Amino acid sequence: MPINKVGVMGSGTMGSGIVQLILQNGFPAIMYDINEDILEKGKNSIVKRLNRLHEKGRLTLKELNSAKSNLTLSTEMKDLNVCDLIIEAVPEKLELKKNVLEEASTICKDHAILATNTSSLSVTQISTSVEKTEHFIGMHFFNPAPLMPLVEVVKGVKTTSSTIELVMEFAKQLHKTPVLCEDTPGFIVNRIARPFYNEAIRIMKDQIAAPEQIDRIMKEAGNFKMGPFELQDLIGIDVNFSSTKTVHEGFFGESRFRPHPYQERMVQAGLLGRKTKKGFYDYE
Ligand SMILES: NC(=O)c1ccc[n+]([C@@H]2O[C@H](COP(=O)([O-])OP(=O)(O)OC[C@H]3O[C@@H](n4cnc5c(N)ncnc54)[C@H](O)[C@@H]3O)[C@@H](O)[C@H]2O)c1
Repeated sequence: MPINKVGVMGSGTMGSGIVQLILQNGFPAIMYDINEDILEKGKNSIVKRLNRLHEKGRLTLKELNSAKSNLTLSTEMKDLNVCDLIIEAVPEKLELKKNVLEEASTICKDHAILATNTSSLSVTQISTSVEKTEHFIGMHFFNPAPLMPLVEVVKGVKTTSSTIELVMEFAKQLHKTPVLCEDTPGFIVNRIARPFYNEAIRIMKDQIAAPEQIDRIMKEAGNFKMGPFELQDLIGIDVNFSSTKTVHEGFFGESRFRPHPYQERMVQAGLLGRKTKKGFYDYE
């Protein structure tokens, strides 16, 4: 059965971005979170961004109004029982994800697909909490979800081909480029990104070059949009360190994914990047 109505659990950075994407492509969405204030905040950011798209001429007034009226907010999980697809975008904590998905799997339609937006946890491990593991999949959107074209569609060990086909097709209807991945640590992008960040820190600590130099070389000579230090400051040193640890553990401690101890020191010192105004760079 094709996907029409979508539920999104979590209305933070990713949840609200994914909901916006669904709405602006003409599908109805139910956004679920733990309380109304949080949901209202998520809704306001969505409406603001949709209005901006209309001002820029990228959504007609009719499309704008229809997108707004297609949004339903809920703090009751049972309201997601009308959805064909439920995407989980709660914080990156295994037990939390398993708990919300376990509950969702008890209320959802028989044919419903459950998806996780996890960045680095095992899709197969998360899926053990749901009743129908064959209908479970990873849909890894990138931030900001409405703008970034890539979606990694992650096949758990028991995910069926019909589930994969439906999700790949739906991602295309959202005008994304879905890429099918095996359920390996970091999938594709986050795995490639580990040595990008790790080696940059090692080069800095080996006193070969300073962050400013490395970022400049990668941008000017390598044509990267941002250098590894600017990017880590943007992502958050703590968030990036946690992803590195998860990928390193996922590969049973393979040394090529080992974090640098300095990352941990930065976290301990509260040097978390842009959000604390200090990371590899200072921000005012
Ligand atoms: N932020 C990114 O750049 C990014 C990119 C790709 C994937 N991800 C992944 O997306 C997921 C969400 O990340 P985020 O950055 O949007 O987090 P966030 O902290 O911005 O949002 C999480 C939301 O989940 C809600 N929540 C917490 N417990 C809940 C529960 N029991 N039921 C329902 N909602 C609950 C919170 O209230 C919050 O609104 C994580 O798994 C993260 O790894 C994040």
